[in-house]
Amino acid sequence: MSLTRHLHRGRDLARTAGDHAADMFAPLTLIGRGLRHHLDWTKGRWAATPKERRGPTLFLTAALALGVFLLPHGLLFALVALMASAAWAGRRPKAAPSPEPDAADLKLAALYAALTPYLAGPDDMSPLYTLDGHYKNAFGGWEFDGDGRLCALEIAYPAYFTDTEPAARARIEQVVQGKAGRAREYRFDWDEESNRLRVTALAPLATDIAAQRFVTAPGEIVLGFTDALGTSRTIPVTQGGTVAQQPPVVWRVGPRSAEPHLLALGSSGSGTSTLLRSIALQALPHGDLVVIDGAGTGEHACLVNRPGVHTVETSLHGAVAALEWAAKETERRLGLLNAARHHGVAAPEEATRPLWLLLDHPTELSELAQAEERPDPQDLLEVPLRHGRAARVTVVIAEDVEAASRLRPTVRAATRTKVVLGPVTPDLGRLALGAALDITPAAHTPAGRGYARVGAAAPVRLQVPATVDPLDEDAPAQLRDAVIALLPHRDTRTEAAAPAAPAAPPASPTDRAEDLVAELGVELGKDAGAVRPRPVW
Ligand SMILES: Nc1ncnc2c1ncn2[C@@H]1O[C@H](COP(=O)(O)OP(=O)(O)OP(=O)(O)O)[C@@H](O)[C@H]1O
Repeated sequence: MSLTRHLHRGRDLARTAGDHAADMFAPLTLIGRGLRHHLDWTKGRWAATPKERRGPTLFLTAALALGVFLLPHGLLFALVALMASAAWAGRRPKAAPSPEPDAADLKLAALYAALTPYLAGPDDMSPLYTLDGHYKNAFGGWEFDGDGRLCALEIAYPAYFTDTEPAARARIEQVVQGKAGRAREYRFDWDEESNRLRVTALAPLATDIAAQRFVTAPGEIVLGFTDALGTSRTIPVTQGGTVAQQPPVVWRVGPRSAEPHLLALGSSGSGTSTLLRSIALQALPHGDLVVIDGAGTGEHACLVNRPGVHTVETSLHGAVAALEWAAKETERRLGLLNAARHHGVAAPEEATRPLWLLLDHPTELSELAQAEERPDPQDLLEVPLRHGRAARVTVVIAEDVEAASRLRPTVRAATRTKVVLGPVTPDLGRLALGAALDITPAAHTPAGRGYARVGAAAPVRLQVPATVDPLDEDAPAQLRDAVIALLPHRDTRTEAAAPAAPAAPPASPTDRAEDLVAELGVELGKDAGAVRPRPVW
């Protein structure tokens, strides 16, 4: 057996013997501690007793001790009582429960530790971030909400940190979001001059605003709603049965708009078709619509044969014919407007009535056109995109992010109002909006949630109003009803509500949807592809 093993064994034996001895002598230790306590108490009493009373006290104690001594087994009983009281007094007081660690303290310490590898410099003489450092060295101020979640934080960082590089910033933003909770969105305000980063957790946007008539000026389209930081304006909206003031994201169209066309990108199911429908419903009271549904899912079938809707096309043949007409119509309008200007008279109404070209998934048709060697619908958009502003023709395109690369450069360049819906990464944000987002999106986003950028303005958060397909049986009845109420007439429900009509029992939402279906002559459900358009040419 080696010396080391002997030593180990000896140490173990000594430890075991020590433990046993401690167990064995524990009662004696307890009583000893109690006796010491009694002795201290007696000394204290003796010191506190006035001198003139010490003699009688001593005499009384001695008489008591003699009495006990004379009692049969008195000494034994006295000894047992002394031991028992010493054992009681010698108990150790229960250790006070250690205070609960402060949750805010723990969270900030964890965030500091997570940031340290990214913000510590090996050659820094007075580092803000070190492995054994304290978060108070680097964090200037913080705020937690009632649920103990971080809602504001100011972070100092060393001057050598590359805060101008998007990738370096993104790393820090990811770390902060990871530690503060991915369920919320955060705004990151980088103050490059003072090397400080201010982080603010953003409250979720309202998702219960349904389609309705918004209080806007002509030519203004409400893309959705944002937070108070996104705009200084609010409009009244009906929300959850009451009227509330909400900050809208407004897009201005028309001859004075610098951003007359819009491109909305989104992952599948993120709500781009819903945005298109919402724009259609707002545009219809003042203008005419041409709708191209490239995916052919019939999501815009509710617009078929509506007054003001020239056509809803789902086929390549129909889309090409509609867009050829739209290009010619743009040129015709330009001719009329030029002639009116030349003669110094007001332009005729047929040249100034807004015309909207709404295209959902046009790249699907582009692929088809390529395969069939037919004109690409995107090429036919060139004239409306270039001259639409003067001719009052507005182009709105909704496309899947996956197909964004298949959009023509003209389309991308001319659509200066940008929307991106669904989960947004920093790269996608830059691609879709043409600018870096200073917000990190939440891990899960509700349908219709994203960001909008009108022209060169900073991107803002966006929640599109719930404008469901009224033919979608899975959609909540009241949301379908809200859309049906906004569709221009030839709606049986509207006729029934007219004063001359006989009193009819109130229709259930399903009846209303069925009325709508009967009127349109299409099948209920998302796959109502057999849309019969009403072409204008
Ligand atoms: N703002 C919104 N509020 C409530 N529900 C919404 C909203 N936007 C979309 N939805 C719902 O989400 C689902 C998908 O929406 P939509 O069809 O508009 O997505 P999409 O982006 O067009 O998807 P796809 O590209 O697959 O057609 C639908 O059921 C729709 O009713």
